[in-house]
Amino acid sequence: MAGFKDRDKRHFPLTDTSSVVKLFEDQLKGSNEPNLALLSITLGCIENALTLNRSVPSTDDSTLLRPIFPVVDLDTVEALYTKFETLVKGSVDLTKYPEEYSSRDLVKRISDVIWSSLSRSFKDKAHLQSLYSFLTGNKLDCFGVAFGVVAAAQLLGRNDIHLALSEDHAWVVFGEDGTDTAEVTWHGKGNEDKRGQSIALSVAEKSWLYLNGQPVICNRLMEVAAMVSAANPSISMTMDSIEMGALQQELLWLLYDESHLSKYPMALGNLGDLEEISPTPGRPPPLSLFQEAISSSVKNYANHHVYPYTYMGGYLYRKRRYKEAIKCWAEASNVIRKFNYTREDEEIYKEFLEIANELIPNIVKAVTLNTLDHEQLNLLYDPVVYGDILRFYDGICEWEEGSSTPVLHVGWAQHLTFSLNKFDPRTRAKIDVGKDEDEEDKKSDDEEDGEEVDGKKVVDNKGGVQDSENGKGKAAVQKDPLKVVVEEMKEV
Ligand SMILES: FC(F)c1nnc(N2CCN(c3ncnc4sc(CC(F)(F)F)cc34)CC2)s1
Repeated sequence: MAGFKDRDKRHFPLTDTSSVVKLFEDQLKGSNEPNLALLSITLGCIENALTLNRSVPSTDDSTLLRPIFPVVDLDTVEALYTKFETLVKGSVDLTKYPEEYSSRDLVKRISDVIWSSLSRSFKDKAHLQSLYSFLTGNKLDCFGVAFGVVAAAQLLGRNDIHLALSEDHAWVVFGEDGTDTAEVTWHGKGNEDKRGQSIALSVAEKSWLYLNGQPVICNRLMEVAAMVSAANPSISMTMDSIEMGALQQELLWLLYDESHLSKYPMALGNLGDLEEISPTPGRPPPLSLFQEAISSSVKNYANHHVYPYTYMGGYLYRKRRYKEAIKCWAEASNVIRKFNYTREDEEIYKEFLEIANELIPNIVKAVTLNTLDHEQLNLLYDPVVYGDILRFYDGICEWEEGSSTPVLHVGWAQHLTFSLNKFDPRTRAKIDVGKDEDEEDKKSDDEEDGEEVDGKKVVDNKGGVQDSENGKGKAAVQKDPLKVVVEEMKEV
C-alpha cells in the first residue's frame, strides 16, 4: 500500500537536485512500491518553481550568482497529498467494488473523479502533466489525466490498474491478466472523448495512435519513468531551466541504471536529447541511447514505434550527418507503412511532412550550395542515399494505401521532384528498386506479387483480384481521388 510514510518525510525539506534524487532512489529501491502521487506532486512543485514561478526575474543576471533551486517543504507536499487522498477516497466508494480485480465501472469512476475536477481552460499549455498542476490549478493535459487516474488507483490499492502509452496517446490496462483496456482521457482537438470504452475497436483501425497493439504497458516503476520523462524544463520557446533539465537527466539515469527504461523507447530518446544538450561524463553518448531505443522497439514492440528513428534522424541532421539521417528517416517510413492513416494520426503526419518538405530539401540545398565540402556533395552522387529517399517515400505511399484518409497532396510531389531532381541522372540509373525483405510486412507475403490494378496491388489471399478494398478490409484510398468523386456523384 502506498502512503505518505515517515521514511518518505525524512527527505524533506528538499533543497537541491541530489536531495530529490535521493527521494526518488529511496522510492524506487525501497521495500514497497513508489508512491506516484507523492513523487508527481514533488516533481511538479519543483518544475513550477523553476519554469513558471521563477523566484528571480529571468533577465536579472544575479541568477548567475544565486542558485534558484526551490526549497520544497514537507507541509506543502503533505497538504497537497492529503487533498488528493481526500478527493479520491471521498469520491470512490470501494465497498461497491469488492472484487479482487478492477472492473470497467471502477476505472470509469476514477476517471470521472479526475475529469470532473478539471477547469475548462485550454489544455495544450506546458507544465500541465503533474498532480501539482491538478491540485493547485485544476488543470491537466491528456497525459496528466491518464497519469492521475493511475495515481488515484494506487491510492485506492488497485494495483492492477496501469498506464498504457502510445507515441501520442495514453490509456489504462486493468483486470486479472492486465489485458482489459479503457480510455480515461481525451485525445487531440475536436475529438469526442471515448472515456470508459475499451480501445479494441481503435486498435482494429490499425492507426499509429494505438500502435497497432504495441503500446508501452507500464508497471509502477515505469510509471515513475513516464512522470520523469513527461517533466518539461522549458521556460519559454527559447529558454529551458538548466536546473530542471539537470534534475530530469539525473532521474532518467537513475531509472536507466535500474533498467526501468529498457522497454520505454521514448524515455531513452528523451535522455539522448538531454545528453546532447549537456553530456554527462562517463555516460553513453546520445547516438547509443537512440540505438537502444530502436533496439527496444524492435525487441519488445515488433518495430512498430516511429519516434526512435526520428529521434536519431533529428540528431544526425543537427550534426550535419545527412546520409545517416536520411537512412533513419527511411527506417521511420518502413515503420509507418504498417499502419493505416486515420484522422487522429496528425502528429506523426506532421513529423513526416516536416522531414519530406523541409529537412530533406534543406539537405539537398545545403550540399548543392556547399560544394566545397566534397564529402557532402557526394551525397547527390550516392545511389544509397537516393535509394533511401525513394524508400522513405515508398513507405508513406504504403501508409496511405488502404487508409480512410489520404496522406499525400500536390505539395508533397513538388518537394519530392525538387529533391530527386538534384541527384545526378547517372546515380538515379544505378539503383535497384528491389523490395526490402522486412519480416513484418503490412501485406501478407502472397500479396507481394499481386496484380496491378490501376497502379495498386490488390489481391486476396486466394491470388484473385479484389475490388477497390484491399487486404485490410478498408475502403482503400483510390489512386485518383477525382475518380472517386465522379463515381460518388454518379451514385447521388
Ligand atoms: F522523435 C523525436 F522527434 C521526438 N522528440 N520528442 C518526442 N516526444 C517527446 C516526449 N514524448 C513522450 N515521452 C515520453 N513518454 C510519452 S507518452 C506520450 C503520449 C502521451 F503523451 F502520453 F499521450 C508521449 C511521450 C512524446 C514524443 S519524439
